[in-house]
Amino acid sequence: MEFIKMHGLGNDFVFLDYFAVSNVEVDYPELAKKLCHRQFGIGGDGLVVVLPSKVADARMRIFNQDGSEPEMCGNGIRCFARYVYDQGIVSTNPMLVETGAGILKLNLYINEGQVQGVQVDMGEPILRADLIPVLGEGEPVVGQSIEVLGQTYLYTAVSMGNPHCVVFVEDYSTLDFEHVGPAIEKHPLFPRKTNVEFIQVNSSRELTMKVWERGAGPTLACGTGACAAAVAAVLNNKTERAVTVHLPGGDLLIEWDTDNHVYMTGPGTYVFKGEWL
Ligand SMILES: N[C@@H](CCC[C@H](N)C(=O)O)C(=O)O
Repeated sequence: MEFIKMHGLGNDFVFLDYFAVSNVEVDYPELAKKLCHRQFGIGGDGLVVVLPSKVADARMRIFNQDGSEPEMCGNGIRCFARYVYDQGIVSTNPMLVETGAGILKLNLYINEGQVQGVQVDMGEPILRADLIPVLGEGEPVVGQSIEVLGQTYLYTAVSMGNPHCVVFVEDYSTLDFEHVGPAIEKHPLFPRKTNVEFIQVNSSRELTMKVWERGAGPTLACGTGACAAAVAAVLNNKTERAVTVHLPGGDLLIEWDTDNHVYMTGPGTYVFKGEWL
């Protein structure tokens, strides 16, 4: 079975093209666990499957490295757009991609035939508590308290199709990231678990983010997380509506526009291709 390895700012994925595996029954959750294993597999934060769509130009499914299937993946969908364009599976620009979070519109920035970057219309942020879902107080759930490992943190809950818990921190050196991240991920306030973003505000146009992802743990970047962080920063009156988010793997430009849609711009990068034996 042939595969491609790609990454979006170090958030890395094994890509399987449905057409390469279509004649076989595939248990994607089990396959994701095997392929994404860092020692016994190819290694990846997730498995992305390229599928045909009846309602869009192509369909993306994403599986976390623990086998769970999230609704959306921001870094994955930029890689997806580059892959389907380069393979000639989709030749329209902009293109429409069906995801678990709906149909999204993507613009490819192409120079001399090469996809240099992708802008994704990530749609409207979801702030209704029951839809995120979060059992927190208020609507939107902004600056609420969460008790974790004997400490209280203030969080803002946002869904970008998938759930995010955004926590603003003054200083990473006092944060026990490795313990607090997974404790919030599995906190009873979040019935479908959550991704967790720890955010430092650098200025009204810049954020720094460390992320603990649902089903994958610490990653070098999270596209939906960067969008959720930008929305949370506006809701908490900390930034303008257009920000650069600095992640361990690189930068994303996030704009929460006046049409209430969030736009994410960044790269999708090839690593290698191979055959799974
Ligand atoms: N890294 C992704 C998000 C992947 C899914 C996430 N772990 C979840 O379970 O919701 C991104 O770039 O958005």
